[in-house]
Parts: sequence; C-alpha cells; structure tokens
Amino acid sequence: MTKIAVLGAGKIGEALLSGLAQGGRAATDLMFTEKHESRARALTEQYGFEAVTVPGAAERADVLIVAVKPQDIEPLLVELKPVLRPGTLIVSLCAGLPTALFERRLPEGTPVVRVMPNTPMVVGEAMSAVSGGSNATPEHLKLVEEILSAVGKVAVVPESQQDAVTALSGSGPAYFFFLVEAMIDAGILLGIPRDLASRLIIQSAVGAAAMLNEGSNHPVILREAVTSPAGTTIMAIRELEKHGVRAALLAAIESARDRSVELGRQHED
Ligand SMILES: NC(=O)C1=CN([C@@H]2O[C@H](COP(=O)(O)OP(=O)(O)OC[C@H]3O[C@@H](n4cnc5c(N)ncnc54)[C@H](O)[C@@H]3O)[C@@H](O)[C@H]2O)C=CC1
Ligand SMILES: O=C(O)[C@@H]1CCC=N1
Repeated sequence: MTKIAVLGAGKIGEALLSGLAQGGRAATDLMFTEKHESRARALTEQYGFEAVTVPGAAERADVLIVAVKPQDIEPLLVELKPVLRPGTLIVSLCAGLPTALFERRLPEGTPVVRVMPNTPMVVGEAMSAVSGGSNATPEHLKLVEEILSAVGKVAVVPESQQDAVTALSGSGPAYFFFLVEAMIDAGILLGIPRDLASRLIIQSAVGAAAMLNEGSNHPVILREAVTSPAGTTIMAIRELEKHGVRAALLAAIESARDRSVELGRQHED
C-alpha cells in the first residue's frame, strides 16, 4: 500500500489523516511531521499515526503531503530538498502556492500536485480540486485522486483556476458555518432557546444540502418552492436583497481569491 506522510499536522493535516484512516487506510501506512511536540503526541495517542522527522518521512513515504501554512513553506522546502528521494510525489494543500514554487525549490524533475481540499474531509464529504505541475504524470494525478476520493469528491482543474477554487470550496465551509451561526442568533433574537434554535437550523442546513446534492433541481427552483406568494419567506428574501447579501458574497469570494493570488506572489523569486 502507498505510504503517505503529511508534513504539518494542523487542522487540515489532521482532517486528512483521520479521514483517510476512517476511509479504510491502515494507520501504519500513515505518518506525519509536526513542529509542535505536544500536538504530535496528542495525534499519535488519539489515532495511532506515527510522528516522524522530515528525513524519516522522505525515506519511508511514497507521497509527501504538505499541509503547513503558506507562510511556513520556505524552511520546510529547505529541509526537504537534500533528503528527498527521486520520484517521491509532493502534494501541496497550501493555499495560493503554485506548483512552480515547489519545482523551483526542490530537485529538478520532482513531481508536484496542487490540491485545494476542505475540512469536511473529516466526515468523508470533502471537495478537493487537483492540478498537476509540469512534472506530474497522469498516473500521479490518478494516485492523488484515488487517495482523496476516500475522503470526498475530487475534481481535476487547470492550475490557473486554483485561486478561485480556494475562495469557493476551500474557504466555502466557513461561509456556511457563518450563515448557520447568524441564523441561530436570529433564533435567539426571536426568543427561541439556543439548543432548539441550533437543532432547527442545523437540520434545515442538512436537509437543504441533501436536496441540492440530489442534483435534480437548480437552487433557484428549490428556493422558489419555499417562497409562497405574500408569505413569510419573500419578506425575508426582500431583506436579504435590501442588505446586499448576494453582492456581499460576490465581493467576499473575490477578495478570498485575491488573497490566494497574493499568498503565491509572496514567494516569487
Ligand atoms: N484549514 C482549512 O480549512 C484549509 C487549509 N488549507 C491549507 O492547509 C495548510 C494548513 O492549514 P491549517 O491546517 O488550517 O493550518 P494549521 O496552522 O492548523 O496547521 C499547520 C501545521 O503545520 C505545523 N508546521 C509548520 N511548519 C512545520 C514544519 N516545518 N514541520 C512540521 N510541521 C510544521 C504547525 O505546527 C501546524 O500544526 C495551509 O497551507 C492552508 O492554506 C487548505 C484547505 C483548507
Ligand atoms: O483560510 C485559508 O487560508 C485556508 C485556505 C482555504 C481554507 N482555509
């Protein structure tokens, strides 16, 4: 079985490792590096994954998945370069960082695949977008698709779309959580106890997601079916439009895309 090492086991690294283990991958095929010792110990105790050093990961793993913050990439690549075995596949989950950055910093010919996942991988419902760098073969892409399909859905996209994808689905879960949080607050405003408001809103979100996931109806049709003439929903929709919620979402996602581009530019030579 392919041995996988996650370099930087923070929020997304842990989500991936735990998702892969739940998806049936043996804990003995999964290892990680982590700068913070207490966190490394906690992950080993909770899941049984082995904490290794960067040279240890490079020696033993077939695929190295980079999951440090974009701001922490340079020292990691300096550490990795002299110990990397030829042919080892590098998979980057880092927002904004182009495959060309890894290709410039690592030995010539290193295959690199850029991925933008999202945190629902903890429950096997990730949306991951995958792009190959200039040394990545169709087999490399297939391997990455196979690894990630254990934790959710996978789309292959041109790398030129990765900053937009990051803004849409990479950050996307946060927008839904924000919306749910605000709707629960609205329940409090209307005098509903927090527990009940949470149950009402979370199940509404789960139900709406399941209907969208069926894919047979456009979101507009689904919304129209809830919106009765002179009813309650249209009153709420009027307020959402009045407060520019649609425009706010367009601007928010455009701003996230711009930040992704900027994160990449910070590492230009
Ligand atoms: N959190 C999210 O929803 C998503 C994050 N990403 C990307 O994943 C990457 C990680 O993000 P998070 O997990 O949120 O950040 P995080 O800060 O929770 O995790 C990063 C981890 O890397 C460790 N680390 C840093 N330098 C290291 C090194 N040289 N060796 C070993 N460990 C090192 C840190 O101690 C930390 O635990 C980022 O590049 C981010 O853009 C991508 C998609 C979604
Ligand atoms: O906020 C971030 O930068 C990361 C990338 C996508 C989701 N979280």
